[in-house]
Amino acid sequence: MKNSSNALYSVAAIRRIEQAAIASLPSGSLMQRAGLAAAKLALGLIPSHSSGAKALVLAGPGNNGGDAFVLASHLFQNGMAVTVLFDAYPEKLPADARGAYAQARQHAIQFSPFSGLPGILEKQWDIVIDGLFGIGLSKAIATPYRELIDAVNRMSCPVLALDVPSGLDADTGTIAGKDGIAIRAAYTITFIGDKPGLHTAHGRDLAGTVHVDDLDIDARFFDAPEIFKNEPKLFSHVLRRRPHNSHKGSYGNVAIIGGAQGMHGAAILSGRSALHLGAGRVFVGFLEQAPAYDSMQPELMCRAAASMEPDDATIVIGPGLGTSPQALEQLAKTCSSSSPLVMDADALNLLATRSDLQHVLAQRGGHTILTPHPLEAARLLSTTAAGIQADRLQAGRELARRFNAVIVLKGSGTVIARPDGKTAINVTGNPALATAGTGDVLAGMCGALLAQSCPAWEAALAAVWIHGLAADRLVERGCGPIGVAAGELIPVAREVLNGLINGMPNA
Ligand SMILES: NC(=O)C1=CN([C@@H]2O[C@H](COP(=O)(O)OP(=O)(O)OC[C@H]3O[C@@H](n4cnc5c(N)ncnc54)[C@H](OP(=O)(O)O)[C@@H]3O)[C@@H](O)[C@H]2O)[C@@H](O)CC1
Ligand SMILES: Nc1ncnc2c1ncn2[C@@H]1O[C@H](COP(=O)(O)OP(=O)(O)O)[C@@H](O)[C@H]1O
Ligand SMILES: [K+]
Repeated sequence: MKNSSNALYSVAAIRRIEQAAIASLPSGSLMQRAGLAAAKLALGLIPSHSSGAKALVLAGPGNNGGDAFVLASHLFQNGMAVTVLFDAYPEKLPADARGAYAQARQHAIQFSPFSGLPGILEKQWDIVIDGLFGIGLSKAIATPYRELIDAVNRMSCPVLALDVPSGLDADTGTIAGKDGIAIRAAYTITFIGDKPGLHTAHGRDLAGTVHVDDLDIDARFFDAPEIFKNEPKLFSHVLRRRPHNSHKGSYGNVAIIGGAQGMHGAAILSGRSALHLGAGRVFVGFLEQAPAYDSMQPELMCRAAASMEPDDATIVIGPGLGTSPQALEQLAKTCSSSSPLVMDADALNLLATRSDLQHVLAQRGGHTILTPHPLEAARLLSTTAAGIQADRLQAGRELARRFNAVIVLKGSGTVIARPDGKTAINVTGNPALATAGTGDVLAGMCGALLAQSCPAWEAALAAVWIHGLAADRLVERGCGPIGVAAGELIPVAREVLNGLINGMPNA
């Protein structure tokens, strides 16, 4: 890849790159390259292709269909038995796709309209190629494509999607239109550049393993990207090996503020997480009935929240905070402090009800990270969780601008956004994290990294990446995805962070 390998491009950006590149190339070149790259990948996915493996190729009415025709010719030439399901008028295909169709027609490839589907479904296929719709998808997929996709999603053989699983919005990761449907692929080969919708919302479930092929387009045609896949190269420059000549004061204080009656555990989880991610000292301030100490983690200093002076600590406010008047008082005190700040859970719910505090927050100095899940984000933006999920990137960016803070919009494909529009999508993590308390652990991790002098953007990127990888490691070890308890993430996250730092070249 000539372009930055973790860059993500909107459909509009891909169209600009495509148009600029097409103007400098013989017609049809990009489609030929796309079809060839996809065919090579498909052949590699089927070890038995030389002995007459069977491919079912779905071709749509646009250029995504064109890619499919090119691929079908290559698969045929490599000895595969190829059937193309195509149910549009060839003469209405765009020019390049029409050329690719004519090329495929010259081979002994079987073409079938959708009426042939029942017989086709009875056969065993080694691979299905989805070339129905790519970035030209303009509305919800309806009959007859809907029934075709529904049938393919029930098949057991692997599906390779060309560019984007048909029906998936490449910008947002949503299924296009009301009552739409989308292909569930095991693999996606995406062209020119990677796309955000493949990695967030429904994207991770529908795209499978994503391969990117830049179609050999010259680097000068690529815009400077604004959206990135979260990877250590975005944050590792702020991680430091510990010098011998250091002490606990070198690694900062974290003050967790939360733990209302019945919700002490949330604050404790955040505190333990901050401790194990390297904070020098961790205080846990409880709104009500502070315990004398945490018997499983006596290193935590438990206090009444009202007695804490947050000015010399990084503050994590929200885990188990509740929405009482005392909670609001703590929130107001925190918003007007200049300490590095992480705001989570009920702190965000309270913030949503108070425009005066929102204003103070947006004006405050220091580093601020807000970690809403979609419902908390919806309250902050006066919309619904579904409204947030309809465009997670846009919601993250809007929150970042409005609150002048780094936003961690949680969920599958967590979106990390900052006020200048730079945005990242996280691809570590898995549904093992869908359990109570994992957000508290993440907030504590953000706090620990801020306390160790990471700027807010890098602290958020690192915390989200490490948190997700800890969940992935637990799954690899057979401890999940079912039944992971949030606290189990903490020692594994510590291992991931130490692994990153120990793997860094000596400065
Ligand atoms: N241009 C190039 O050089 C390159 C392009 N490349 C490839 O082309 C893809 C983009 O091609 P594209 O722009 O033709 O759009 P595509 O995704 O095929 O769909 C458009 C067609 O579908 C139709 N349609 C849409 N939604 C529908 C629905 N819900 N239900 C039913 N119909 C629907 C739509 O109809 P319309 O909306 O116009 O009525 C139109 O006929 C891109 O993803 C990549 O794979 C690569 O080869 C690289 C070089
Ligand atoms: N299916 C999933 N895939 C990846 N990450 C997930 C998934 N479900 C939840 N998470 C992550 O788990 C955490 C849950 O946070 P949150 O909803 O605040 O939980 P809690 O308030 O119980 O601590 C977030 O970091 C979120 O991104
Ligand atoms: K497709």
